[in-house]
Amino acid sequence: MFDFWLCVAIVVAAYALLLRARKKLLPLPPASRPGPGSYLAGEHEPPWKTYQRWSLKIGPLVTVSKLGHPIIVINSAKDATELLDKRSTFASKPRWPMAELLGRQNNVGFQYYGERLKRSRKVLHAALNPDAIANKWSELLDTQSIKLMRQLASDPSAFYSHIQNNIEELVVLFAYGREPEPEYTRIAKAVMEQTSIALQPGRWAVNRIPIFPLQVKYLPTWLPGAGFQRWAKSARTLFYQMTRGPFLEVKAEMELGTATDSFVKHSLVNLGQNRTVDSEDIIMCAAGSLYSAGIETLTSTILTFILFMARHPEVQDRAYKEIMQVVGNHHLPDITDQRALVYVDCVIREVHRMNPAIPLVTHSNTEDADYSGCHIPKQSWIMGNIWSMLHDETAYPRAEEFLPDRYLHAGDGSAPRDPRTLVYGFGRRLCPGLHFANTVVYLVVARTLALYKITPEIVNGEPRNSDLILVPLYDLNAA
Ligand code: HEM
Repeated sequence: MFDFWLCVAIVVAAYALLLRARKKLLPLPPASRPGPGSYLAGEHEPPWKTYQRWSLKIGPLVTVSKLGHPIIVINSAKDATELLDKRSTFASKPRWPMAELLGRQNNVGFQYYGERLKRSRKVLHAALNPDAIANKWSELLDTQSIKLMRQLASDPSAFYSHIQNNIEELVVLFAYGREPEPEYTRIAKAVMEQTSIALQPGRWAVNRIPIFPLQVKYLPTWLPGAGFQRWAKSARTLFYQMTRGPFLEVKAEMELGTATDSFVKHSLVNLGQNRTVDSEDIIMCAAGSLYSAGIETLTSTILTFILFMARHPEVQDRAYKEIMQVVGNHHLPDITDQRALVYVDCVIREVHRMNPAIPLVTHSNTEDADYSGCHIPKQSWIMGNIWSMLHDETAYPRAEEFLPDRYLHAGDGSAPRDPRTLVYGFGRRLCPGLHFANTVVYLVVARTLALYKITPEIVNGEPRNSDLILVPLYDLNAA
């Protein structure tokens, strides 16, 4: 009798396994450069463009690698909404063991979905929600953008480094209430560089072999072959120096009563009586995440704006005229003018669309899923191709062209989707800094348009598109 039930159990289990194995996976790309199980994007164009090309042939969801955990790229906004916005099981991040060795899973952007992530995001939301931006940080954002206008006036040809430094200063001021010292900047930049080295595909065996890290990451660093561990150990030390140092300084200043307003101060005050080592650690790591999350994204968005204004003088001129009409030239556009500056808003939307600061975002699913008749195994890498969604010809006709006018009919419902509902990511991982970022981008864009003419440099009577200049319309340093 026992043998009979055992046989039944084996047959049922085998059938279930067979069914599972036969479940359809999402389509693979058309043959391009197939490696063993993975399909590499071309070298001559960015991967997001390659993935879009493939998706136009085989459908919006493309599996680009079957090695280890499948890597699936979502190329359409509709599917991103279904999977990444609506399903909480798609809100985790892939495991990247080398990054873990560097301590980076403490960075909010790398955290797996769970209790700690929720607590980190809650702390960030408390300081970055629209009310907090309006009531607590508006003065900081206002002053810092005026400072940028003056910096640009002092040496307009160095606009690139002025923008980068000003945004770095802003994010560090927000995080810790102080300007970054050169040593802090050096460490923070080294940490970012090490993170990108740790994430380089194919560089570290520890990243490639899914079972490897579980044992190997605990090997002593002096063992032969554990060189990556030694490198990781020194990188980890630097990471803690970057996050712990300024956090402890703010705490000490709070005890002395000398701390200026900052994300860390605000969050520690909010803890009130509930201060624990764990809750302080969450604040410390959330503050440490702001540098990598906020600076490059904001800088690249503002630089994209500069580039497109130089290429489209007619758009620049129209936006300038709108500012003169709505605000005039007696004061700078400020946050209260934002609603009335409709065309400036269209320019900002189109800047985000043309060159989203993060063209590809990566999530991971914590459970097996079925979608569109296909099977998505758990712990797949799910990449949202934001660039492709924003270059979808059906949603944005003539998608390759910079056309701010496309948003002008926003009122009658026929305007295309606001790109700002895509560039900040999806669902439970949506960028917590989006209101902060939207305010900064608006202030910098509107004020630059009011004060400067952005043009390509003219060499021998010909515009040189590789060199842009900002020509001040007023003598700002005399003001
Ligand atoms: C134009 C500027 C910015 C853009 C386009 C942008 C975009 C994004 C995107 C696409 C993600 C990933 C979302 C996902 O995985 O679905 C993200 C995450 C994040 N961003 Fe931003 N961001 C910007 C500025 C900022 C700023 C200024 C801050 C902080 C002050 C910030 C803080 C964060 C943090 C902490 C995360 C990680 C969230 C998580 O993984 O749960 N971002 N951002």
